Amino acid sequence: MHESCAASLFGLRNNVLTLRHTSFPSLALTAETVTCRRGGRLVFEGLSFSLGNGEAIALTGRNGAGKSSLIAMICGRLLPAEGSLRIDGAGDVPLPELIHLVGHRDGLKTALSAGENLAFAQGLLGEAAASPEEALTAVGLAHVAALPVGYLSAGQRRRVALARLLVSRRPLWLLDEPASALDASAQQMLIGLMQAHLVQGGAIIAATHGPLGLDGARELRIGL
Ligand SMILES: Nc1ncnc2c1ncn2[C@@H]1O[C@H](COP(=O)(O)OP(=O)(O)OP(=O)(O)O)[C@@H](O)[C@H]1O
Repeated sequence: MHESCAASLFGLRNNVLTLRHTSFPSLALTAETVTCRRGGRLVFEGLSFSLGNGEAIALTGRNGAGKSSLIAMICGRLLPAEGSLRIDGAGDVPLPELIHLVGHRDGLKTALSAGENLAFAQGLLGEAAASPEEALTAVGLAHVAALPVGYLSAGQRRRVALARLLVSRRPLWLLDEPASALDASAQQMLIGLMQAHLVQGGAIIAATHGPLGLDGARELRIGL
């Protein structure tokens, strides 16, 4: 764990995730007149925004508007055709260590159990926060912790993917349609996790086709 991060922060009370203590270092993401082209085709242009600690953006736009592409740009997996994206305030912490990405694909190993997937993620990502057991309890999956993920339903797998946000501490959450396959109670759970992250001083960009349900989230609509 780098010095500016507080130590681990989660506890469970009545199976609800609670904060022990917190705070992320100051962080500012700035996009300036970003243009996205894919396969030679213009997807969006002139996009500017900023995001700081405790802030959330709901990224909206029609299918193909470029939401996932923007998330890939923030991750450094795709370069803007024009303009710039930068993160300030993170000192010498490399970009991948600032970001949690929950993409369209759950990225889980189907032969491993939910608990093993989370333990693997925690070992890989570092910055340990909640234990795999705590994280699975927080997303309502303690009862299937030992089952191979391949046996879980789509919504349960999505919950495991979201539980990965809790086992390792990263200030910027990039969530691509995080509520897909979630039932109503899991959507409320997701809102609670996002709110807790913002209270800690984290930041969130979530691509969504529906309401994010987060008080204070700004909408950023992209596309041509
Ligand atoms: N590897 C690629 N090569 C060429 N074009 C691509 C590639 N990946 C995506 N695109 C195109 O880029 C555009 C933006 O795609 P993107 O997935 O970012 O949209 P989106 O807003 O996330 O869409 P959705 O709401 O359907 O998830 C689409 O027209 C898509 O076909």
